[in-house]
Amino acid sequence: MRPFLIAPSILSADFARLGEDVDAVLNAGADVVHFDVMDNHYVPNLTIGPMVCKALRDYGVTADIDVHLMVKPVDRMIGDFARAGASIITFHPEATEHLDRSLQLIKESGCKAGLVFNPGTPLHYLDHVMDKLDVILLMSVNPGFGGQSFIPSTLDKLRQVKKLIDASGFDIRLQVDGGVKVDNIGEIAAAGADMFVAGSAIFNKPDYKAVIDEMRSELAKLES
Ligand SMILES: O=C(CO)[C@H](O)[C@H](O)COP(=O)(O)O
Repeated sequence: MRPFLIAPSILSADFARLGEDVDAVLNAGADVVHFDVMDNHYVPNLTIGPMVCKALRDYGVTADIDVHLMVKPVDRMIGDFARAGASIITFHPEATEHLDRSLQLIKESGCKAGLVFNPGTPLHYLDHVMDKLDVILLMSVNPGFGGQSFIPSTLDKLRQVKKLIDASGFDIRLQVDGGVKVDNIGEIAAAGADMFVAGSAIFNKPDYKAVIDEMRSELAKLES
């Protein structure tokens, strides 16, 4: 079993003091910074771009930055984010005209690549590209906003994708995003996820370490 990774979504961080808040959550034990990019076109919200990613690197953040592109079109953002210090870039397959080309662009930029599936997006987009994936992200809410409730049918979809990953033999992380909390992270992991994006569950609490520790103890129950 690969180590579980906790990736706080900075969508719920304090943007007025982002560098400090990202440092705080990493010092509290988070593994990866999840960076939500929304364009008010593919999703009905507008957030942050490559300049903010670069600002975090310049501030001194060395942890992996996992850029989740909720934008359409996709390709012209890839190089910008790679140069800004992204470690992983994921995008939604229906937001690009040329799925394989977008994945290749990410790989050529030196970043890890992933595909993101909304709750209603079919899994057939995985056909023919599994060998190019480092991450598959299943959205457990409809994208655009933090603080929504986990959609239970994601558990079945996670089990399906986990089987596909195992059958493929490729080293692909299975990430989940939306409504992940201390009280459901165990069943989400049992369904196959190994990388957990959580925004409001962490940043809306005063003690980030306490929440991350509680998440890790729920996950440890599966490891024992
Ligand atoms: O991509 C996202 C929304 O599109 C967010 O990462 C996600 O919703 C996390 O927020 P929360 O943990 O509060 O549900």
